Amino acid sequence: MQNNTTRGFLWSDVETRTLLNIWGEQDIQVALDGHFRNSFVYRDVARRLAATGFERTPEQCRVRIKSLKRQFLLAKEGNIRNNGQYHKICKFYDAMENILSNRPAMDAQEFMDSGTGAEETADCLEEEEGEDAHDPYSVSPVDFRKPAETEVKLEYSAVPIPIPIKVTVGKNGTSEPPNDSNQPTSTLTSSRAKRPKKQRANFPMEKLMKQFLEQSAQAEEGFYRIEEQRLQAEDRRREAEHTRELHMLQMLGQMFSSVSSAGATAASSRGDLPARTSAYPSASASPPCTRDPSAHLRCSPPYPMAAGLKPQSQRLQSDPQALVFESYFNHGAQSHGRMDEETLSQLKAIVPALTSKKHKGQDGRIGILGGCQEYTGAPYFAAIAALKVGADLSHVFCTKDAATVIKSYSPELIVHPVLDSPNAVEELDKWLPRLHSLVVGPGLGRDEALLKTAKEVIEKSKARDIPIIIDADGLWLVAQQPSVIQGYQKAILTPNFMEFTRLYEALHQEPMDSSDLRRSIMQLSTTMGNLTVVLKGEQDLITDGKNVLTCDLRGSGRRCGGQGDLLSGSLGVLAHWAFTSTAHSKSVSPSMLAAYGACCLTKQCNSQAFQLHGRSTTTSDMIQEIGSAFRKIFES
Ligand SMILES: NC(=O)C1=CN([C@@H]2O[C@H](COP(=O)(O)OP(=O)(O)OC[C@H]3O[C@@H](n4cnc5c(N)ncnc54)[C@H](OP(=O)(O)O)[C@@H]3O)[C@@H](O)[C@H]2O)[C@@H](O)CC1
Ligand SMILES: Nc1ncnc2c1ncn2[C@@H]1O[C@H](COP(=O)(O)OP(=O)(O)OP(=O)(O)O)[C@@H](O)[C@H]1O
Repeated sequence: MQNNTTRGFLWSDVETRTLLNIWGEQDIQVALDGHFRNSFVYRDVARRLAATGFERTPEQCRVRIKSLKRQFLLAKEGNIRNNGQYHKICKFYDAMENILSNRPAMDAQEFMDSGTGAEETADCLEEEEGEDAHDPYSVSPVDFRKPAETEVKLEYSAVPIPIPIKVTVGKNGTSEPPNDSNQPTSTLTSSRAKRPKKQRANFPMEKLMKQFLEQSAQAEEGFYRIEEQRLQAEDRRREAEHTRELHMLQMLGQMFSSVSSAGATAASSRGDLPARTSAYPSASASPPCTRDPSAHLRCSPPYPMAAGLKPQSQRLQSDPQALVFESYFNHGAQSHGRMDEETLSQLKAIVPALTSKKHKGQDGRIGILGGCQEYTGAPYFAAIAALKVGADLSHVFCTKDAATVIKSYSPELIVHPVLDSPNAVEELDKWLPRLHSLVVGPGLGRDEALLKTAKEVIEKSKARDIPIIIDADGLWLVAQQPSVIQGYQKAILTPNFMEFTRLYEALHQEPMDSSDLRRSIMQLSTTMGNLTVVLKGEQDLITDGKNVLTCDLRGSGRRCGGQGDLLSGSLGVLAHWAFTSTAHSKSVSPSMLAAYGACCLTKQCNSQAFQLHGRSTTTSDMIQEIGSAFRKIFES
């Protein structure tokens, strides 16, 4: 920072003595004494000085006097302390003392503290004490003859601000001392001003930054070294822990094997168990895995049945899904005794074997007649259920609108957008020879034209002796025109309660007695020419007008739409199997047998899906369960 204070002209000793003489004059001292504003006095001083040949401004005179006074007072103070040695530093000591001692009041301390005398103006320039002590404005006597002709303008050099950075410099980590030890004392003042410049030259910002970055890099390197060591230690700790756990497990394994071998020895010595008997074809065969309600795979222990010969109901006991089925066995046995057992074994008999001797389509080509703009789900559920139960091919005959939608649900289905075409019956008739059974009604709707097409297709199917399952809107059609299916022995009707009531009342022209559904359903079947009728409900009732089968397998309280479609689609396959099978005893009609199987399967799917999904169970969830439910009922 620069100080622009102008120090004024240099004064020769002669000029100074002339000034002091003028300043010491009595009128000047009297004028100065007691006046705060004294500029007019120094104007007079300058004028008198000019009269002697020295041109000075009043301000120059004032500053010079002030400087002389300060020198004098310092010298005087030093003189007192040091036995008169310091008066030598003030050339004009005696003259000053002479003048000032005559002044009435001059408090030196006051002068020094304030930096101003009573004579000073408020706007006077500030002076530097140290420099006044040396009176740098005095010139040697050689020059006195030449009054200052050259104006010397002195400026302070900028005072450097030391940078307070604590940086360890040097090998020993000590700060380098400033390189000024050889400076002579006489040049101390000027060297003080220069020293910071030297320091700045020695520690330029770039150098400091470089040192700082180097130290940062070193610190970072140190951190990563320590971190690496920490991670290595962590790895070693984990490894040791793992080894310890393995060791524990080995010990536990040894303990268990010794305990179980001791138990087996004791049992075989008592004759409880046939040694190493397995429920599975070979002892090495894997135990079956079943899904528990929480959807976790649960594998049976390697030897679940000690003898391997326990009854099926006991085998199923450990499986929560099987509990449902077991309840059926117990309950069914009480209500129907031998009939249900026989029905079950006959059902198993109609399931075709999975052999490599058959070609695609032999196990079932099922047709679903239904699916319109409003209802695309129903034909899909029926068709996919047929496939999942075991049909090889599943065809959907639907309206054009519904076709793309149904196709998008599943690539497994063959979808024919023919139902609303002008030559729908012809189109369908082409396919009938290839179909093993036909399900009429899921998602058909009640459009007159569609119902007319459905009626004609039923007629053609009858002519071809194809099993026909009539459900949903197909039952609406039957309620309107019972003759369409009346007496056809390969027809099975699957009404829900509403559809059943509608049918009954249409056929009997009287209200249906819901207090005796068994009787009502038999009546309806008889009226229809002993068709098989399935009344779906909490208990499914199945009759051919002579016998009634009850499927009271517990399902669930979940009544989502589409379950009846699953049933009718399954029934399409089972009917085909039942009518074509020669393996069963024929004590139960193929229609009854198939209907009974479809009812059991649907309820079992419902139960299993519900155990997994609870209230959120949908028909799609039930469809996922078809495979395992089928195994439980037909293949266990
Ligand atoms: N996702 C899809 O695409 C699906 C499409 N579907 C297709 O929809 C079409 C129409 O079939 P649908 O069964 O709704 O007609 P319909 O027989 O007139 O019944 C209507 C009314 O009857 C009553 N009701 C029903 N059951 C009852 C009972 N057990 N006990 C007592 N009442 C009962 C009940 O009346 P509410 O209680 O509402 O007054 C019900 O609203 C058909 O083509 C079908 O395949 C469905 O398959 C579902 C999935
Ligand atoms: N109250 C009930 N308790 C237990 N199961 C029932 C009950 N009512 C119907 N079911 C079962 O639901 C399945 C479908 O019967 P539902 O009466 O819902 O047929 P649907 O109305 O024709 O179905 P969809 O929604 O496909 O048209 C059957 O397996 C039946 O046993």
